[in-house]
Amino acid sequence: MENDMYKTKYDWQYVTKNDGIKHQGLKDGVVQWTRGKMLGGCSSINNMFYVRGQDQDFQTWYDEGNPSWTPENVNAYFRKAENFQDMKLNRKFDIHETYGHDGPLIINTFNSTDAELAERVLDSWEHLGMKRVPDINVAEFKGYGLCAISRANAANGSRQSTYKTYLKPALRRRNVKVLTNAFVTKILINDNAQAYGVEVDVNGKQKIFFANLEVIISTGTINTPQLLMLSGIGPEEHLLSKNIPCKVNLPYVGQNLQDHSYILIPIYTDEPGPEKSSERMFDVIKYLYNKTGYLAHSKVLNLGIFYSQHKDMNYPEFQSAAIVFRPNTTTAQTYLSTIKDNVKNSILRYNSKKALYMISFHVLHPFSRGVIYLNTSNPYDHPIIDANYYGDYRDLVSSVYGVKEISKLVNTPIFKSLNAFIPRIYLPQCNDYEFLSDTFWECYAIHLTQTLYHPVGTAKMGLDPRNSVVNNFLKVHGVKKLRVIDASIMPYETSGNTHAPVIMIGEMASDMIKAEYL
Ligand SMILES: Cc1cc2nc3c(=O)[nH]c(=O)nc-3n(C[C@H](O)[C@H](O)[C@H](O)COP(=O)(O)OP(=O)(O)OC[C@H]3O[C@@H](n4cnc5c(N)ncnc54)[C@H](O)[C@@H]3O)c2cc1C
Repeated sequence: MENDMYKTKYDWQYVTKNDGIKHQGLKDGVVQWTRGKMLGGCSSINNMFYVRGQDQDFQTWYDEGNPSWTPENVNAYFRKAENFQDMKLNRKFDIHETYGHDGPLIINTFNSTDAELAERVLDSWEHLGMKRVPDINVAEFKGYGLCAISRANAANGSRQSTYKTYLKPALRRRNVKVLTNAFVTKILINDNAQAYGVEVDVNGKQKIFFANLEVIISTGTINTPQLLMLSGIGPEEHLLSKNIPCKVNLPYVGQNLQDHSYILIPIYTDEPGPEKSSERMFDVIKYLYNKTGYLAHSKVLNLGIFYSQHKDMNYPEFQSAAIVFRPNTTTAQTYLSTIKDNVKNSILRYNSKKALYMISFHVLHPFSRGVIYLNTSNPYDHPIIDANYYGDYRDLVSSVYGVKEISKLVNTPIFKSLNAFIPRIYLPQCNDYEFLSDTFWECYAIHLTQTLYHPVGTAKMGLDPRNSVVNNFLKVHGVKKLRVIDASIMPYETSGNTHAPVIMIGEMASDMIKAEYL
């Protein structure tokens, strides 16, 4: 189960900078930015939701001066990656036609043991005016909101990471060699601003690897700008302040950081009842026998809700999901372990007797921009992550709107019949505000916002080296033979989880490389 790997050796264990003002309901005033430290990266630790995003998202990428990234091209590369295996949905013509069927990435629907609870939430959302659709990747977004059972990177109860789907099958090729326990400390750049290799710490031994054609880095939204800056590519003044000779002055390296925020709204209900340990044991046996039961799916309910404030929008502004904790579980304690103890205990105080629905809320297209910069020139020191949630006040205003919409769930017939209520939370910074008022929610968002783990944008793709880092072909501006292929190149966040778009980026980039060299 993915959460059990957080804060272990499989996690880079990044945290955001504590500014002493925001996130003060969280331990140390920081947001934990879990990132996968293993083959497959975050795809080996994530929640496996498969969401492509909307055509409009990629239209904005294209509009930034990136001619290859039209919605049509992008969709072709999604299809190239996909192997859609939900037999029931494949009978529907539009769904079958939208998804690809020959790619390496298996997409299916979780065989969830909590299906009844997911149905309950979806029915209630429908009651609030969301349209229920069979598949969020196929439905056209028009109007207030859509909700659906979600698709997953999972096949027969097992995770489909990029290691499993792309790397492992390629290992038998003679031109592929994988080194584990290898940490790249520098990209080597010569005096002609050409990348010619990388410096790597392999099990404590410093080694150099030379590139025949070019160097490609795929180290993710945090490590990619860090590595570029350590190698002398980045904002000149900042590099010099860290005693790093500037090889190429690229002011936008580390800038443009965006993330999907994560606000939890607790709702207590009389049902479901406590979990029986015999059922839990039986679930383990079920997993071993036929890959079903709770071990076969993510802890989060397999549903997605996408909605907007404005009825005429053709893409969603907000996303929501849900997780349910039965009475008296210990898993809720673990799930909320990033929250300060007094705040967490106030959220959990009825959980000994009642079920706790944690409804999550996310702003999909934030206006706020953060930045990643070096702490020191030591590659082993974590860079500083200034996430700057709500740096732009519009994100706070829209969060209050979205959270209030979600809270209406307690008044829907199903939740009412279960005596649903939002518990008063002990959050010292917000106790002076009227409970559930706009100012209360504003304060709540400021102090309890965490991450949906979707940071992007720190090596932005675009035309102009003054406000981007890589070009349409993902080549670093001003450096020869150096490409970036990961989530950091996204100019803007997409309307949903980011794993699918990252795979699409990899597919398009591989064709660009083949077109150049073959
Ligand atoms: C907890 C969590 C839950 C998520 N849930 C979902 C979800 O349900 N659905 C979804 O679509 N998305 C989800 N995401 C987001 C999604 O997984 C990521 O957006 C995506 O995997 C990012 O891919 P990437 O290649 O950019 O970076 P990464 O996956 O971070 O890959 C970077 C790789 O580079 C390695 N690396 C970094 N620096 C160095 C170095 N210096 N030397 C050597 N190697 C290095 C890292 O160890 C890692 O293996 C989640 C992410 C997390 C962390």
